[in-house]
Amino acid sequence: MQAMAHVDEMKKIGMTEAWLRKHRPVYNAATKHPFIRSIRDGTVQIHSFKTWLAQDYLFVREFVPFVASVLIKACKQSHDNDDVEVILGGIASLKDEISWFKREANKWDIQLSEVIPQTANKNYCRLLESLMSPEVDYTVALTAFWAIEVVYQESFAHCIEEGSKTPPELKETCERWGNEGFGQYCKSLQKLVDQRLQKASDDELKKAEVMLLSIIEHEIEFWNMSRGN
Ligand SMILES: Cc1ncc(CN)c(N)n1
Repeated sequence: MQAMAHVDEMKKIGMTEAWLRKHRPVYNAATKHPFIRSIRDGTVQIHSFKTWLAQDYLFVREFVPFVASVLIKACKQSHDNDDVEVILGGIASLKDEISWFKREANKWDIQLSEVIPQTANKNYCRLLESLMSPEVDYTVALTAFWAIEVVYQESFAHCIEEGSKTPPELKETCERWGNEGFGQYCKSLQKLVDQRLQKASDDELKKAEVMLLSIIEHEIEFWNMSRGN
């Protein structure tokens, strides 16, 4: 009876939401990481913020080919046009994101050409690279893509919620990922993932859940790097 209730609940809320509930402690460790909390309560060290900014620029450059590889998988494996359009929208906004990083780096006197990727960043980019392989299933790659975006969305939305004391000079950064539009985009991605997961085999489901956890761990390591942990 209890198992039935569990299956019914999964159908109602979708697999991704069920996973987020199941893995809430580790998910919160990413979205409410001490680095994020320090932005939100206004105690962030500016050198930590600058480290994050510089490293994230390098990450986003590697993220572009990864998202392109998800798009290729969608074109080949999805019979649903929604998938291609949502992913294409993500790629289009990355162009603006890269220009924003360059402007922001300028503002903080960061020479982007001199930034060296740190270990956590290299490890994360290595994971992205491995996900680009045609051997990796579309459902697993799409789950990773959604997870990467939603951790940023929730983290930065937390910094602009009522009562936050985010320093004014960091508000624009938080709004970039914490805004309503980015939230809607993450919801669209989540819907695509749930649709794929509904038709997935047990093996694919397991791989996608493991991938979600792996992304969350890499995001935690990425924030740790910004704090110099
Ligand atoms: C590490 C990381 N994760 C996610 C995002 C959001 N695209 C990002 N820019 N950087």
